[in-house]
Amino acid sequence: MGEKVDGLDAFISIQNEFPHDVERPLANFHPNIWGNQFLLYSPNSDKATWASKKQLLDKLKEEVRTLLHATASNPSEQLQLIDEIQRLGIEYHFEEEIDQALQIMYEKHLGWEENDNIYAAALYFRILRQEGFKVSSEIFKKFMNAEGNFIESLVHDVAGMLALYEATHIRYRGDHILDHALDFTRNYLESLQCKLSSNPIAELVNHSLVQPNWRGIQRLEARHYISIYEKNDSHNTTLLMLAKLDFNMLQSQHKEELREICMWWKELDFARKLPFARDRIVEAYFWILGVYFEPQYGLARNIMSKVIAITSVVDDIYDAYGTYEELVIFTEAIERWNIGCIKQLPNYMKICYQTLLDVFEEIEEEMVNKGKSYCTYYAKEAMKFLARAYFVEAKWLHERYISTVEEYMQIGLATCGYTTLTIISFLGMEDNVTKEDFDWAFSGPDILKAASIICRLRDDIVGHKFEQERGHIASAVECYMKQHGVTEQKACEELYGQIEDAWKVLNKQLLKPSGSPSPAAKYVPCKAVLLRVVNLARVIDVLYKHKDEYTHVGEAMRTCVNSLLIKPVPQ
Ligand SMILES: CC(C)=CCC/C(C)=C/COP(=O)(O)OP(=O)(O)O
Repeated sequence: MGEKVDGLDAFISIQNEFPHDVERPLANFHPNIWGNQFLLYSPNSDKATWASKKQLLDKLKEEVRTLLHATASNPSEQLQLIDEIQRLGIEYHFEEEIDQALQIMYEKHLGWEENDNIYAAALYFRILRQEGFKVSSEIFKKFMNAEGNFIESLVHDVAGMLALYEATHIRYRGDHILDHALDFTRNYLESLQCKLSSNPIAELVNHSLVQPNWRGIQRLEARHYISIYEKNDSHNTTLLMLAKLDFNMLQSQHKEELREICMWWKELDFARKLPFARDRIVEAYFWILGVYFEPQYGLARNIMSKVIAITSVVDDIYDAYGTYEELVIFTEAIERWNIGCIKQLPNYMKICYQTLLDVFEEIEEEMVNKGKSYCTYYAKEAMKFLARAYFVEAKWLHERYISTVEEYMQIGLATCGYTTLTIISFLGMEDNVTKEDFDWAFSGPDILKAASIICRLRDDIVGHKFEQERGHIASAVECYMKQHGVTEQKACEELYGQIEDAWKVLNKQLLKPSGSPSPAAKYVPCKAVLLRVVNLARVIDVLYKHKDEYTHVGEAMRTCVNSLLIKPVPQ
């Protein structure tokens, strides 16, 4: 009860401190839809049950490892197995074995040439290219006729068409064969949709047309594939058992982590103290699960969820509550990063500022314990970088300034938050992240620019109408319409084209460097670092597909959270 009054008092005093007639761009975000359910989670297996599950898991892993070795003499069979392992979400247990197998296939061109079929070629291309091997789209030329069109008879192989469609999503700029293949396969698969009976391939086609695997959140993709795979009569029982057991064990870990984060959030009591802000802790954790799901990233998820949650409030202060004059001092306080600055802030900003500093202090303690105290400097700089950009937007709104698309994108790529989140995502990682990785992220590398373009443009396309209703700067959509004198539909089409282009750039950046590096060569981070950027882009592809599911939580987000954080996979 006492707490409640404190919260209300805080809010009432804000009202007193600032006159009611101050115009604030309130957004009326809906409240948290989850209630206390995640706080109430209690693990349903004791230590002994957990240990026996772990024992079974290890045994199944060994069996799959044996299978991987046993298929080495038949590369197309091995590739098929690798595909299943990846799609079932258990690849992270066999990284070394898979890397080795793919290296051999790549060097010896094994795995598709011996089979003159589109399925084998597409599978080879997709799996090797997504791992960064240099595979040319020219390999598909043998499936094209003299006019440069794909041979019509390919359509008789639905699995092959689907494999080719999936492969096209890893295209680079200039991969015209794949641009063509995408149109060819998509048109055909769309025309098939209503004709296919409800068998596993039909479900795969329907799912893939909405959510191509490469752009999906990997946990969601695994969960979906497990349900399809078990309906396939020729499934491998060991693989299926391992996938289900592993998924559910990981899910228990995620639920425990989420419970802890929800407790932290509840204690902050922002829903009452800062009611103008989005109350989205479950959605924040879900976002982060898209960035890393593996067991070793528990600390990273904890740090990132807290940072996203507080960033979301900071964003709402800039976008949906703060007056321009208040934002001037708030930005200054973040720039100085000193608790002494709190005195100048209005009460509602004090609450947010104090928490921001507390979260980073906690992060600092963790980093000191791990002997990586230098990381905190980068994390704070990343937050300052974001606040500065938020402030530029606030200034533009204050001055009623409508920027050009180019000016807007310069700021918009910072305010989408992906540079900041990428940098902070390195903090709790167990991998060998170094100072070079932080400097690399701050230098604006192409892959991060591409992920930020995807984030900013998708956010603007699905969210600009809502934002314009309540007073917001012109988004990319409005800027483009004004600058080019086109309709909203035309502007969105153009921006969707830019998103596709950004995916091509992002894909290319995953190419492994070849040969020995020259002294002038650009720094290339390890796969674990690059994957964080790819995964951030994937989260946007899923959560901002038709609307902004973070801000306006709807059926899509409910289904996602249900699949990953509520319902276990039926055994
Ligand atoms: C990626 C990050 C930082 C996530 C934290 C939550 C957040 C700010 C989401 C975007 O909100 P929005 O759609 O209101 O963003 P904007 O104000 O930039 O349009």
